[in-house]
Amino acid sequence: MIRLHDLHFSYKKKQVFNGLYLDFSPGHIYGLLGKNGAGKSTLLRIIAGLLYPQNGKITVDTNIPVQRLPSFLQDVFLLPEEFHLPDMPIRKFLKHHAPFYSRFSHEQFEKYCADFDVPQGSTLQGMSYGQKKKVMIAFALATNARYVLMDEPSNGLDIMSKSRFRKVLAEALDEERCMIISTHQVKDLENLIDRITIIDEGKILFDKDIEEISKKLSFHVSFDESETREAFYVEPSLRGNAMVSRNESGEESKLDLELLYKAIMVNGDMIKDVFNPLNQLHESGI
Ligand SMILES: Nc1ncnc2c1ncn2[C@@H]1O[C@H](COP(=O)(O)OP(=O)(O)OP(=O)(O)O)[C@@H](O)[C@H]1O
Repeated sequence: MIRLHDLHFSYKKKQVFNGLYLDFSPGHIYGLLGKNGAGKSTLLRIIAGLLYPQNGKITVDTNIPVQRLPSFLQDVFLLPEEFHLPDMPIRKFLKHHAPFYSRFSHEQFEKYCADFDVPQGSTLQGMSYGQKKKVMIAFALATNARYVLMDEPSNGLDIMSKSRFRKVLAEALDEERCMIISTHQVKDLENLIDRITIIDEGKILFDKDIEEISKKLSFHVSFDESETREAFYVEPSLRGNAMVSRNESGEESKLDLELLYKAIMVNGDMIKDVFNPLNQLHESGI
């Protein structure tokens, strides 16, 4: 488990986290969301041990990231948004980098590359940004690192590759692994993540399981004025008003991540109330 306890972090003049508490558990794919500059990349770099928090505690299982022990490094893989790959054939790249990961699987790497239509004999030099990204996603998963952190992984992927990306990640998840994906492309995470974590102004704004969200909130389109008035967030569309509201009927609707994100940014406190256990007891008359 990744555990952040009262984390404080500032760049020279810029404070990013001021007492952040957050856990990431194995067996889940987390969607890490937040506005530009909220600190998503910074958080991933802190977890990977590349940035040092000024205060607070962070543990990844029994490891402390800043120590960057070999046992830690082979279990945490960070795929940054921007990366540089050396000009060499994939085969040579694997020869140099795979040995750092004791559970690296060449079979899995080949399979993921095939899923992404990346020819095995290719050289990195002649590849487009999107093709390089696919090689890095394949590499990240083939390391079998327990914690895979990805910063905007779907940027640069074409439409077909984005759906393969979701498929490949879902297949690669098991109860031992934890994946954290930071992105603005929330549509790319649909049907993939099972928990959504939103950071804002150095704190956790929202952190809930998709299953719980689907039970408590309703996502639907309607022209009904009274429904619109009750909704937490409304967006006009040709088919009616797309809205997020309290799930009164108990029937689960298809979660719209983009709408949910906007609703939380606009009306976060009211939405948080829906998840407050005290309110639920009150509503059920207890
Ligand atoms: N090397 C740095 N030196 C100083 N300030 C930095 C540095 N890197 C980031 N920051 C600042 O820290 C804050 C958090 O940046 P970060 O890149 O973590 O945000 P982000 O949520 O990933 O943003 P985006 O969605 O735009 O990628 C921002 O205000 C940014 O300006």
